[in-house]
Amino acid sequence: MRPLHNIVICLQYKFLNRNLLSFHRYDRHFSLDNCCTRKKMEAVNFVTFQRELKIQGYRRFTNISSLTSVNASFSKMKYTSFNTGTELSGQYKTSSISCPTSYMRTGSQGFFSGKHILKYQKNVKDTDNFDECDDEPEDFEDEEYGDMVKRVLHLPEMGHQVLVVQPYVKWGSAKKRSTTPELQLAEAVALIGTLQRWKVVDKVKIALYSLGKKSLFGTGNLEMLKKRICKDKQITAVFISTDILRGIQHRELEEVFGVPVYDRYMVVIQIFREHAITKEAKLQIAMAEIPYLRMRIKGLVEGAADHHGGGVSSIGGAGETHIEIRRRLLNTREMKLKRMLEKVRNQRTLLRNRRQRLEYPVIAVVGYTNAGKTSLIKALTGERELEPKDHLFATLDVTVHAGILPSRLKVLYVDTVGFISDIPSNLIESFVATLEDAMLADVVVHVCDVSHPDYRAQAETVTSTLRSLHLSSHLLDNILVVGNKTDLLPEGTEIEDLNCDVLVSSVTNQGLDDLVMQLNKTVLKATGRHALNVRVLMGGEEVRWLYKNAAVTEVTADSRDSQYLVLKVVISEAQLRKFQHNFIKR
Ligand SMILES: Nc1nc2c(ncn2[C@@H]2O[C@H](COP(=O)(O)OP(=O)(O)OP(=O)(O)O)[C@@H](O)[C@H]2O)c(=O)[nH]1
Ligand SMILES: [Mg+2]
Repeated sequence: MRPLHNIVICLQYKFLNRNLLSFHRYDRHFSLDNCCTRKKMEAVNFVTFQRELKIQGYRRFTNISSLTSVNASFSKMKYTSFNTGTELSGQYKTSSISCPTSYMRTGSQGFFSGKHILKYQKNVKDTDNFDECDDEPEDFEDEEYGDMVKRVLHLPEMGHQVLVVQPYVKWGSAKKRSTTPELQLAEAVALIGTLQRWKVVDKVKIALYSLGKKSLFGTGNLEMLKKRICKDKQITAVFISTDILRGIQHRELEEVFGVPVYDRYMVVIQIFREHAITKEAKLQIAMAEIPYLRMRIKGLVEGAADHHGGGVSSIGGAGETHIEIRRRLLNTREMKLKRMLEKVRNQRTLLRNRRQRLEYPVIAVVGYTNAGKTSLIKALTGERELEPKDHLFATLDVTVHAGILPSRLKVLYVDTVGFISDIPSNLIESFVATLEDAMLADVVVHVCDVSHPDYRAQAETVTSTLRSLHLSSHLLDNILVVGNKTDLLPEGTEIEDLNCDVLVSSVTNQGLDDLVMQLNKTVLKATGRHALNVRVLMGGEEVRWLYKNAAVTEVTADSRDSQYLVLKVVISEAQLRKFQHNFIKR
């Protein structure tokens, strides 16, 4: 028998109504005959175990569904299937058997002798059970889940060589009038280019009557695409640049093409996964992925049912177990992520409250991806650490940067995740929380890349996304549209036609002075602040009061009477009234 090294068998089962995991290590070889005698069983929670494995130098660690899945939910299952999984093929021997649960429970080498039960109960008390394991809140990466994602979505480590297909509706009400198929195709190619190790090897746009057909394309186009894929052996996947493919469409296309098929939802999630840095963004993405996986897993079940000419039950024991395990994995993960997100958000609310107490006006900078939001904030604040990139979705984390307006008022600029057209609203919604800061802003700066041939359609996407975020009407009144990248505009461009409040270049700084003046005005208006000159007696109580309760931005001696000072102040409406009450009406 071929020796098997560093293999970990993981069992997931229900005991006393709790989900538990147990792990078995096989350091030398593994055979089904001795799997019970050789076992070294521990009921530990997943995170603890992973940590332990890492400490012990286990590198090739595969778990549950990819190596062995045992579902021994006593109440429901009549038998348990061992499935040592195809992932081990080549390097390891693979096999699969089913054995009755009773064997596991009562056999002489059985899993659950009285001693073991005591041990489990103790463990359940000592460490949290799987559902609630939270002893390492930083870590929500779950190898087992990751394996499942890779398998359901066919994501190989080495990336993909992609055929990009841009479908577009040529006639009727569904036709997009604000952009062209060529520009849409260019964006689709750029999206794939953003993914590490994914490469576009071929691209095509296809006119359709509607996007609702069962196999999306007609027979002619399907045949053409199939031939193209067969001919070009490089192609390992197809990206259909539409927001989301229905289950049936996805299935039909994968079947015809014989390679994995992706839609924009999936590709955008992949990009987000690769680029997210903060925990919140990572959690957000992990959450956004779950409904998508559910849909695809459901598609697999329906597909299998179609093939077997019957319902789900006809798939057979092992298949059914797999799907159930996947569903449970998703549910468990979803609950865990929700809890973690809530924690992170509570922290953020605290921060936000603190910021509000400090009363800094907040300017949210939003816009289409790659429009230059980060560059503009960098130009306005001089912050060196900000890193603009020529990438779609370079920024995936909402960050806050302090700046000063001409009235010397300190403001906070919020850098946000870029918007993009044709992604399903639930994907956007999962980022709404990230945009909460934007929604609570005093002023919104909408950055457009006016040098982009598709900038009007991009601006429309941003405006409609903002609308869907239910911004307050107050905030909607305080949106400043900034046309960026004017240095790239072709000569002779009609500036008036660009429909922007201010035109700037974040690279040459052209127009920035104008922008900060306008921002100053808008911020003062939006926050009900006044910029005033106040004449006060030198060393008087008014001076002290103003320094304490308003922003004093400039002090000059009164040229007519040197006993007096002229203070330039920015003051809120409420404080102004207090000032008048305290000092003027007296
Ligand atoms: N020529 C020129 N390039 C610019 C200007 N502003 C930004 N860029 C470039 O455009 C690219 C995108 O800039 P970012 O600031 O990262 O854009 P963003 O809107 O933050 O993008 P995401 O975070 O990906 O949504 C970078 O390569 C910038 O150098 C500009 O005014 N002129
Ligand atoms: Mg950015």
